[in-house]
Amino acid sequence: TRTSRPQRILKAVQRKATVGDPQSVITAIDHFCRHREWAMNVGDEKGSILDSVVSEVSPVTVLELGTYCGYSTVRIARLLPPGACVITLEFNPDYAAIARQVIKWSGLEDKVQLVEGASGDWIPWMKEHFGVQAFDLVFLDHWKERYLPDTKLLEECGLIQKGTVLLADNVICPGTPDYLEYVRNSPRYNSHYYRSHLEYTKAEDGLEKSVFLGY
Ligand SMILES: O=C(NCCCCCn1ccc2cnccc21)c1cc(-c2ccc(F)cc2)cc(O)c1O
Ligand SMILES: [Mg+2]
Repeated sequence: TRTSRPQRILKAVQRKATVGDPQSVITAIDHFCRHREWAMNVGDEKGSILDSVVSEVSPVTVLELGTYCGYSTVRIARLLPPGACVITLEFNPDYAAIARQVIKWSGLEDKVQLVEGASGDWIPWMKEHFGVQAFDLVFLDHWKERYLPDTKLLEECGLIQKGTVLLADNVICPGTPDYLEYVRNSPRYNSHYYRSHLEYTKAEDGLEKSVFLGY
């Protein structure tokens, strides 16, 4: 049977990128998705905003919800100092299998822990399983209707503390209206919208950065 789109993305990385060179992996995926087949990576334009937020926060522990092929995982991990790591959660086992290989090709596997499963099931176990106290940065890029319930769950589990930064992809397209309303109206968050475009297109999309102010 035909290969999957993630398999074709991995092939493009293996053909065009240099092992151990994260930037070449990012460039290879962006080139493939811009000139061959669109795919739902955060992309180069929003990816630059992601880079600036990661650099500004310089997080020790990052949670990424939604790995897909590992494109944003590589973008984040390449900017982390020694000892810092990103825990990335992927629901789809086929996507996870591809992402592991993309992350390995980039040479960043020591900074990444990829887990498979649903956010609602995993979040209550994160403290116990990973020995994490609280996340410095959370990148939301999974099912759009899970952004709000999972943010509330992260709060309830004490995984969000004063200063934790939430960065949400796709707040315009496909859109996360209930999440936006919550973080923009809650007295416990300071929110900012970074206007951009849906990856590899001219359609509007953007990232919402929300800093938790504490209880
Ligand atoms: O749907 C998107 N992403 C989510 C994919 C599924 C995540 C599943 N998943 C992963 C971890 C996890 C944990 N728990 C539960 C579920 C979990 C997405 C879509 C578009 C898009 C598509 C078509 C279009 F016309 C315009 C835009 C663009 C994006 O950038 C996106 O990110
Ligand atoms: Mg996205």
